[in-house]
Amino acid sequence: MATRSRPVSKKCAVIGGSGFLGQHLVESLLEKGYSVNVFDIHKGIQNDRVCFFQGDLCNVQDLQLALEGVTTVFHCASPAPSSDNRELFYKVNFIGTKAVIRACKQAGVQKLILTSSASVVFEGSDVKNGQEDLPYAKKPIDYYTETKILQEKEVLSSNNPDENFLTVAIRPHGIFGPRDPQLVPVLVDTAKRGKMKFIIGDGNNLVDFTFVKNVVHGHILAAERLEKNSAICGKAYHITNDEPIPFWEFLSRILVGLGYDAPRYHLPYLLVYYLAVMLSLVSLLLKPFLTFKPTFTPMRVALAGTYHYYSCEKAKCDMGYSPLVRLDKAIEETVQSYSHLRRAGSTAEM
Ligand SMILES: NC(=O)C1=CN([C@@H]2O[C@H](COP(=O)(O)OP(=O)(O)OC[C@H]3O[C@@H](n4cnc5c(N)ncnc54)[C@H](OP(=O)(O)O)[C@@H]3O)[C@@H](O)[C@H]2O)C=CC1
Ligand SMILES: CC(C)CCC[C@@H](C)[C@H]1CC[C@H]2C3=C(CC[C@]12C)[C@@]1(C)CCC(=O)C[C@@H]1CC3
Repeated sequence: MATRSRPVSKKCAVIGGSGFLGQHLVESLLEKGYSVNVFDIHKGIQNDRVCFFQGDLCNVQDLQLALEGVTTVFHCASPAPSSDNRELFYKVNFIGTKAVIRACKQAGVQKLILTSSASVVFEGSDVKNGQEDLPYAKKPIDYYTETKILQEKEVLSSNNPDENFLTVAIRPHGIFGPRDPQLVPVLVDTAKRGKMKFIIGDGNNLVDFTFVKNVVHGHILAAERLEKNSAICGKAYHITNDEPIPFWEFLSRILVGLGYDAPRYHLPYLLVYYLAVMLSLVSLLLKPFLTFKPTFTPMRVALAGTYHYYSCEKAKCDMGYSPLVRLDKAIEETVQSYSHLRRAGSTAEM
């Protein structure tokens, strides 16, 4: 195996390593000299420097091979947040995470770093500079968030220094960057269908969008700082770009950068929200007969029309976190990476 010559303490596994964040994390770990096992349900990563293990994380046996000799596990697998499959979220995010913990303990893994989400405290109303001590959402906005809460609780409560098993949860928000399959592609698709004309609410609501390389940096710092008696054991940390930006300004900068028009006309938030709720009920009722996926789901409307930005002071203080890439540069790099989605006939503009 390609990994034999590297020191054992530098061997880690990335569960979900074929995904957007996972791939960036794997690349960064390799750059830092770690040897990396990737575990995922599909082989989306082409990198001959990693050992790839295909399997379902709900299955402890599938996981065992990938965790052999590994000291640090990053768990960043999840069904796509846009799915409406409640059973799948429950099975993968909750039951599957318990399987991951069991497999880690069986394999003698010492550190487990979970990718959680800042949305675990978001209920659809404003969160301004939210800190980690905010209570978990009592009414999470969707099944995805509901199961991210269950998952985070499970991982944090399994932290047990006496058994030499240390855990930490990273809560990013609105991850974006090259190769993201949802934010930019959904935006461009919506713009192409002529639906990106409206701003929901007054357009002043500040939101965190976090560049993927900063999210990766937060994960690796957490792994390196996770030691017996360190302050971060069993805790959750917001990792953001630390530059909240009006939601619609961020979207507009991406759209304009790719040659599309920025949304201009304002619609009242509550009107759009209740329309989205009705539309999702209609799509649910019609499910046996026809499938249609509304662009404006209640979850997206809530995310687009409220303030939700989070303080990352705790990560700065406990792990020395500071974003590596500022927002302007991150947007520029992202726009450049999506040249294939640029509007036909438009020239590059930032
Ligand atoms: N993107 C964002 O804005 C944010 C994401 N997060 C969290 O970050 C993490 C990574 O997200 P992101 O990279 O965007 O997501 P991706 O969907 O790109 O990556 C997740 C990966 O996990 C895989 N996976 C899903 N189910 C299983 C399973 N049962 N067993 C093994 N692998 C599985 C997926 O495969 P497949 O594609 O085939 O399903 C995919 O390759 C997730 O935990 C997410 O909740 C948190 C905050 C914000
Ligand atoms: C059609 C438009 C109203 C919105 C298009 C953009 C959206 C696709 C994205 C804007 C904010 C994003 C976001 C997430 C997914 C993609 C967006 C809704 C998450 C739900 C991904 C998973 C999380 O943990 C939280 C994210 C919050 C922001």
